[in-house]
This record gives sequence, structure tokens and C-alpha cells, in this order.
Amino acid sequence: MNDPIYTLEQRQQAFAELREVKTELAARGWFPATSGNLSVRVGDFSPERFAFAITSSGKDKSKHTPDDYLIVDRAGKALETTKLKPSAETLIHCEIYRLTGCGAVFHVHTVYNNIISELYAEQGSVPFQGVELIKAFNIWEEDAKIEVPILPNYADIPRIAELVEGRIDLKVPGIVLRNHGIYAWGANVFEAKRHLEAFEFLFEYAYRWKALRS
Ligand SMILES: CSCCC(=O)C(=O)COP(=O)(O)O
Ligand SMILES: [Zn+2]
Repeated sequence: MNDPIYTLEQRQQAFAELREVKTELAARGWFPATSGNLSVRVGDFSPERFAFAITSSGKDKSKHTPDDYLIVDRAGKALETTKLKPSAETLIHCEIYRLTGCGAVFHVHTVYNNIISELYAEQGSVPFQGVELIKAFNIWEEDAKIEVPILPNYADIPRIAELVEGRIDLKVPGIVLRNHGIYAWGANVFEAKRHLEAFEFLFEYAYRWKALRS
């Protein structure tokens, strides 16, 4: 008989990690109106046995219930018998895992990430240069410049997912959907949270800087 893809302990640990980060981000108001979704890999990292824990769709992410998470495979299909539906945006998580080999993906809707995505929509990316927090992405060069890609926010999630490969910059662990929110990722939940916080700092900084100068 084949080994299970993940053990009960690994499942519990993944759910506990998501619960902890969900609590922190909810306290900042980063999941308004049930928006946002979080995921973390479980089990070993071989592609055939790939699986991740993800938030269930449509839940109030500021509350804790027994129905908050489930495990899906690399195609985003539930790996357990459950009435729960994975996040409506699971396919975007699948694509980010496939392309980056990361260990956790976090998605939040904030006023700053929405406004910034609209301000820079025509350019197709949000530029940042010489801001200290760029180092949070492990980019240490003097006066470093990054561009955070902005993708269109189609109602059809597979249409968005298929654009990710063409736009992702593997040095920049985030993409923004226009007037929707950000996806940030990292090797694990610690790193994904650090990246998410850095992006949100940069978006607020860019918004306030623009507002001050106009
Ligand atoms: C009211 S939020 C609209 C859907 C969305 O953008 C989101 O992030 C939450 O979707 P989920 O299915 O993950 O709850
Ligand atoms: Zn969303």
C-alpha cells in the first residue's frame, strides 16, 4: 500500500500555522467582507505527492471554526471527503506553487493594494526603488529597483491563473490583481508573511508619497 501523502500530524500542523497567521492578519483588517485566502504546503515536496492546506471559500476569516481549512492536490482538488469548498482562487495558488516551488501563499485585499493597482494599472507594474524594505525580499543591492506585476482581475479565475506564468518575476515574491488584492509567497509561512508585510508597507508608502506630492 502507498504511504499517505500527509500524516494527521502534518495536517494539524498546517492548519495550526494557517490559523495563527489568519488571526494576525485579521486583526489588521486585511480580510474585509470574507475576502482573502491563505495556503501552506503539507507533506513532502516531491511533485507527485504535492499537497497544500488552504482556507475554505467564503468564510469569515476573522473567526475560527472547524470548517476553516482543507487539503487539496496540485490541481486544486480536495484530497479528503468533505463538504467544504477550497478558496475560489485556489487555481492561482496552484500556479504560484508550480512556478516558484514556494511553501506558503497569502492573499489579502487592502485599500492600499487596491488603490496602488489602479494608479499603476496602465504601466502594468508598480515600481519601487531605494526603499529599505526591499531588503525584506532578500534583495540587498544598493538602490535596488523592483517592479511588482499587476494582472487584470477577470471574473474567471482560470483566465487569471494562465497569465501568471508570463508575468511573474521570480525575484519579486508577489503579484497584484487590479482593484482586487495581492498574492505574496515565501518558502514558509514566516517568509510569506514577511513578504506580504513588506509589500503592504511599500504600497502605503507609494500612495502617501504620491498624495503628498500632488
Ligand atoms: C468577497 S471576497 C470575493 C472573493 C475573493 O476575492 C477572495 O479573496 C475570497 O474568496 P474565497 O473563495 O477564498 O473566500
Ligand atoms: Zn481575492
